[in-house]
Amino acid sequence: MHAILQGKRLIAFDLDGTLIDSVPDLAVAVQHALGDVGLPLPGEERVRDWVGNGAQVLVERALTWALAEAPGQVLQTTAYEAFMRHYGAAPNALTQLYPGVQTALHDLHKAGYPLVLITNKPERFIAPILSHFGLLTLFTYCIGGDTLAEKKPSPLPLLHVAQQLDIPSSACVMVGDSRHDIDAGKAAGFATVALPYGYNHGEPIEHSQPDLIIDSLLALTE
Ligand SMILES: O=C(O)COP(=O)(O)O
Ligand SMILES: [Mg+2]
Repeated sequence: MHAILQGKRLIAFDLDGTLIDSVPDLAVAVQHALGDVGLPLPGEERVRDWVGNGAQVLVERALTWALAEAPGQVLQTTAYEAFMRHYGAAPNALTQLYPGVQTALHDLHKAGYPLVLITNKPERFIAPILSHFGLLTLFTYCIGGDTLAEKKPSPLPLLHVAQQLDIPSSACVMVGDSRHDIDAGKAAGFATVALPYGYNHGEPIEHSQPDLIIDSLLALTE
C-alpha cells in the first residue's frame, strides 16, 4: 500500500473524472437539453470544463454560454429537467472506467478499507453507473451532490461519512480530480490525493496543493 494510507481507516472517492470518464455521456445529455430549448450546442470540450459543481451548475454554465447571459429561472428549470431525463436514459453509453480503477478498488476493498463515494453528481445516477461497472457493492456509503444540504467544496459530505462510520478525519483520505475535492478534503481534515487526468476547469490540479498526486489509482495499492 502507498505510504499515504499508513494509519488510514477510510478512503473517500470522487466519481466523475476520478473513477469514470463520464464527459462523453454528460455532453450528449447537455446537447440534447440545449437542442430541446432551441439553443446552439456547445460540443464535448466545452462541457468538460463545466463539470464539477453538480448538474444544476452544469446546465446553468451551458445556458450562459449559449445565451451569452445568465438564464432565467423558467429556462433553467426546463433545461435542467431535460438534461436529467436525457442523462438518466443513457448514463453509461459512452462512459468508461479510467485504467486501474477496477483493480485498485477491489484491492483496497480486499485490504479491508471502507470505501465511500462522494460525488457532486445527483444521487439518482450513482447506483446505475456503479452497478454497470460492478463496483456498487464495494462502497459502504454513496453521497450525491443533492444528498445533503451542501456539496463539495463544502467539507460537510466528508465529515458526514466520517461521523457515520465513527472514524476521525485524521484517519481519512479524499481522492479526487478537481479543486472541489481537494478543498473539501483539506477543510474536513482529510489527507488529499489528486488524479491529474480528470476535470478541473482546465486548471492543473497542482494549484490546489494536494498532499499527493498520482497518475493512476493503482499507485495507492502498489
Ligand atoms: O457532477 C459533477 O459536477 C461532478 O461530479 P464529481 O463530484 O463526481 O466530480
Ligand atoms: Mg470529479
